[in-house]
Amino acid sequence: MSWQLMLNLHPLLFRQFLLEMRCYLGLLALSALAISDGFRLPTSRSFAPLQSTPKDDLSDPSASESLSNYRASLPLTRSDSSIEQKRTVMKFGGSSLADASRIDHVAQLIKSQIGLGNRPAAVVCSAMGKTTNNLLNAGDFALEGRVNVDALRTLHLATIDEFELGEHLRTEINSLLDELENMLSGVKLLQELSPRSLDMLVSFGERMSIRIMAARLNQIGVPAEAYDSWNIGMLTDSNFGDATVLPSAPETIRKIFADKIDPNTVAIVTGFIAHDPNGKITTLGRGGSDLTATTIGAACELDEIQVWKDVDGIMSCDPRMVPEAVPISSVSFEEASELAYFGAKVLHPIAMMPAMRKRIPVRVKNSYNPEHPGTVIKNREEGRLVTAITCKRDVQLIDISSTRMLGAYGFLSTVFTAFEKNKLSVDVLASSEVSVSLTLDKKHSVYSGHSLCDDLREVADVKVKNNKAIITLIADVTRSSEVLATVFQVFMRQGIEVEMLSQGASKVNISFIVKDDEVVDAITFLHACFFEDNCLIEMPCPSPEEEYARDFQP
Ligand SMILES: Nc1ncnc2c1ncn2[C@@H]1O[C@H](COP(=O)(O)OP(=O)(O)O)[C@@H](O)[C@H]1O
Ligand SMILES: N[C@@H](CC(=O)OP(=O)(O)O)C(=O)O
Repeated sequence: MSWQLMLNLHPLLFRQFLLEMRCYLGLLALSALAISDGFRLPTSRSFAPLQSTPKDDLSDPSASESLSNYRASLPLTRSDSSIEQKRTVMKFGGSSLADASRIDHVAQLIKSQIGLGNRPAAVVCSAMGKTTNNLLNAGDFALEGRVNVDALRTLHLATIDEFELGEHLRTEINSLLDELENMLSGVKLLQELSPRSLDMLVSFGERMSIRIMAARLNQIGVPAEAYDSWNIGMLTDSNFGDATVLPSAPETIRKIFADKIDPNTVAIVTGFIAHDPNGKITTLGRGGSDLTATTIGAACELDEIQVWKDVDGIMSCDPRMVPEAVPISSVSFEEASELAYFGAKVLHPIAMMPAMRKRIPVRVKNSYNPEHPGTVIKNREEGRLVTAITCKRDVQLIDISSTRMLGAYGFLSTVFTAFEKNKLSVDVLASSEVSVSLTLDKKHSVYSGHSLCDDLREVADVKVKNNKAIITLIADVTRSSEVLATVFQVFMRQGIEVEMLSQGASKVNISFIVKDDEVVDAITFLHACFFEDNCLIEMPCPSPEEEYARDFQP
């Protein structure tokens, strides 16, 4: 067994390194930007609500309130009502907006939540269902010479028709789809799809979903207005595919919500997409709608940021991998970020940052089961040995050993420089004086066209091992001996070999590298020990705090 333990080794260097590496996603290596110049980009950044179904369209017989009655009935301050009023931002992801019936379900949910005192200043929507993936596929097909947006047209127009949302909206969505089709024809012709063009391509999903959601809300009596996020101040840098929100954006957002948005209407805002300072469309990285929501929630200092999913909150493990996974009642901001970095698809990795800075709780709730309290993400609470288990599959393990006997400082700095040059993101890292082992995920694999191996050849032997997986325990690492004892006993019993081990600088994660084909077994056995009282080996007795934490789980 060859594994190396990194406990607080070079913490500053390691942290800095991770931060810098994580900043880069790099959707494509192509840098040509010419293509999107040929297309119409919405450049106006003036404040402009996009669409609000006219009052004439309040045709739904099920609507229980007229618009004006609704407005009059809204309690504007806490003292107006005996119901406690909570000002929130709600985010609904693709999994909650898959089709017409899901859009309707979410609209009705928003309406009933308002009745319960949970009043969204903004609702952030992702694209419907798998629309973002379908748009990316449409881009690939266009490069192969095929332009087809039929499935996307059917999904969006069928939703409009299902609720008879009106000709005005139909025309608006049709013209977005026509614009999309023209763009794809351009891709086909020019055989070019740069990161900037990709951002414009995927933006159509969110731009359509918000208009449909706003129309349905208006139709059932909830006044709503649709906004492309740049119209409420979401500005980023020009790092297409993985843009960073500009430091000035929160203040702009705050002012727009304070001065220009009627507090009695719900702003329906596109998640995931933004504008750069030149008015070009950018994206915040996959799953970036969570970040849109936390940015708005923090900017407006709302009471709670709610991320609505199709599961009862953050679970102890991916429920698709371990059906026995249970929801966790609360996690810290740090734990939630680490979970996201290490593969839990449930939240965007940096979405926690704005909320953490302003100490605004983020709640993950289930749109299919709104009564369930979900998971609240807030400041750290002590008491649990392991909070959750997650994994990243299909990663490469790279062993880099010095051939020149450079001093540790010189060797590590050469290695880190090579990573910086190639803009490579590292997930897990362990080092000794003359060797470094680390993992790269698939999109940064050594076969993806960068020159890492060549750059290091002079000073090191580089061995690449494929088909590995990272298992990460979000745990109380002040009790790492207890965690490690259980993990190694389980793995020994099952014959699972740990190829590398690393304890993160954030003090909440312990990661193990194992063979990819052993990962499901490994996680299932660990979950049985830490969450199900069904361990293969004898576990130490839980502390009173652990028993409390376990009993407290819904
Ligand atoms: N630890 C976890 N906790 C909760 N859900 C998880 C976890 N790991 C993976 N998932 C999966 O993430 C899915 C929700 O994420 P996603 O589909 O991206 O939602 P959305 O489209 O609403 O943003 C869940 O359906 C669940 O299967
Ligand atoms: N639609 C974008 C943004 C997003 O956040 O989506 P979701 O909320 O469905 O994960 C994506 O698929 O990446």
